[in-house]
Amino acid sequence: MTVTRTEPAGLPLGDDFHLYDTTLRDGAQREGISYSVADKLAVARLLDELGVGFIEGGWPGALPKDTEFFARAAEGELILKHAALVAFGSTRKAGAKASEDAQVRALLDSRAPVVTLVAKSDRRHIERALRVDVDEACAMVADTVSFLVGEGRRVFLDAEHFFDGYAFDPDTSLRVLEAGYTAGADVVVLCDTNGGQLPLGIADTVREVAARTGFRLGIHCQDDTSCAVANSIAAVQAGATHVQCTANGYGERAGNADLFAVTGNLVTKLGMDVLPTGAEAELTRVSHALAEIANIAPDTHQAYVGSSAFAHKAGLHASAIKVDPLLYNHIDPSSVGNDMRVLVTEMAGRASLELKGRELGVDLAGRPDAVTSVVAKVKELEAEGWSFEAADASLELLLRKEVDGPAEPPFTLESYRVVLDHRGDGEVISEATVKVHVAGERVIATAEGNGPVHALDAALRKALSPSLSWLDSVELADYKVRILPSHPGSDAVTRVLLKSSDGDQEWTTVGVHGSIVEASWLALCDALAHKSSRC
Ligand SMILES: CC(=O)SCCNC(=O)CCNC(=O)[C@H](O)C(C)(C)COP(=O)(O)OP(=O)(O)OC[C@H]1O[C@@H](n2cnc3c(N)ncnc32)[C@H](O)[C@@H]1OP(=O)(O)O
Ligand SMILES: CC(=O)C(=O)O
Repeated sequence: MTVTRTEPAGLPLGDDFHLYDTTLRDGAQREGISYSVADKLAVARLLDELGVGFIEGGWPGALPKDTEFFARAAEGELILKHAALVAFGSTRKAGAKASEDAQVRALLDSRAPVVTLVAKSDRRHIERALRVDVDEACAMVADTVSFLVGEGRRVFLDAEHFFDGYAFDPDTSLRVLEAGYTAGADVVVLCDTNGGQLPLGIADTVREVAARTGFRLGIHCQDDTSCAVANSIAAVQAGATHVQCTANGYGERAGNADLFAVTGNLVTKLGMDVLPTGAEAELTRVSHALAEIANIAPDTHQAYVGSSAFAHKAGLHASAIKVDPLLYNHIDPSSVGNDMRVLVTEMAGRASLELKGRELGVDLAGRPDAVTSVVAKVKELEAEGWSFEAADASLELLLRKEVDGPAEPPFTLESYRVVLDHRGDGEVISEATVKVHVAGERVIATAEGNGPVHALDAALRKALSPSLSWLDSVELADYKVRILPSHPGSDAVTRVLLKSSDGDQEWTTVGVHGSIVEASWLALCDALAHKSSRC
């Protein structure tokens, strides 16, 4: 296909590769996300700090919040150092003039230097959803692109449903691309809108379209086959030079290609400088900050940036990692701002313990017997329902006891008693009494609480506070309970994970018992023993 093309006005074309983020538009289409304008400004600042080339801010004219976002950005609330701001919208309506179409005018009014237009490129959509013929669909694209280019905007064309459309009727899909490109679109972006493609098919189509058209191609992949990242990378390897992604893969339905995985792959596997030098070390921080703004817990298993992305549980892994961490990591985790962690569980071997000891600052060098003994103890306890992988503080106490011998506990327990009082009016009150020995004295204290564990914690604090000056700073940050199914011949047990905080640090301890109160007590005692060992 040979075409004569109107060159885009105003802005240079000299950029070789576009890393394009659509978190604020397609990402916001994810169920459960609702950004405020302030959130959107914060997201754009973080993406710019990271160094992405283009930030699609939303659809001005369609969503009042997006209109306000662009207005506030243009009025100086968003100063971008790296990125160009992009307004997204659709082509003019059928039978209308682009210059008079309210949606198109809203794109201009947004004052964004770049506009991405979405256009249907599947004949079935053109005829059945737009209800126009292919000539009019192409005219809608060409008119809108040339109008915006004439107004000094750089234009990208998102060819919606391109891959499905190209498989159904390639000529129509190519005509839509041609209409946009000849009118001056800088890039035509092939969209897998329904997300049903697989990598080899994507690569074949991108290569074929590039060969048939010679146009600059982009890629936009939805994740309905769980292949959005692979599809995006395959498209880049096949010749696409513009890749659209969203932070953490947020997006409509199953989501979009994850910006952090795509960038991680482009930088570390394909050696492409798609971010400013060294910025890839910010990937983990920015991913987590963006999850915070979206109010979605980070996916701990997310490639490159998840907290488990470089966490090793298997003993065999740890034994090789001890020789060289790269033997079991596909990259150096610090290159993307992440950390390696070794988990000590029933799957641990001696090497896992040694590495964990280093992480926790417990010197196990020359203590092979201690290591063997703790490995055996961990396996035995985990078989009973304990779990140390999330309870580093309890594991550290176990390790230190083996290495240094039993530590002086902050207090000793004589007894505790908890009663639950269900009163006639339906109110339920818990009351706990503890008898402890602390600082050479026997202390008895009683307290009420809204549950047995709360009452026990309150009574213990009452008893210990006068003697342990640090106690008031320790707070319960999180409390997780899991009832573990019973095995043949044994009763069900309860596992409690307790996260404590002193304002500076957080630490997690574990307790396991048939009684939830006793399991909580064990976790609480470890939490206080850990804090005491630091004072
Ligand atoms: C693949 C993607 O994710 S693209 C992004 C999709 N994002 C969104 O839809 C979020 C924002 N959307 C909105 O706020 C609204 O849908 C609006 C303001 C755009 C349109 O609202 P309404 O005018 O009420 O129309 P409605 O949403 O019911 O239907 C969309 C209309 O746009 C038309 N349309 C769809 N795609 C295009 C296109 N590429 N070019 C021109 N018109 C289009 C449809 O044919 C339909 O026209 P009709 O009203 O004549 O039937
Ligand atoms: C443009 C877009 O979001 C899509 O085709 O999926």
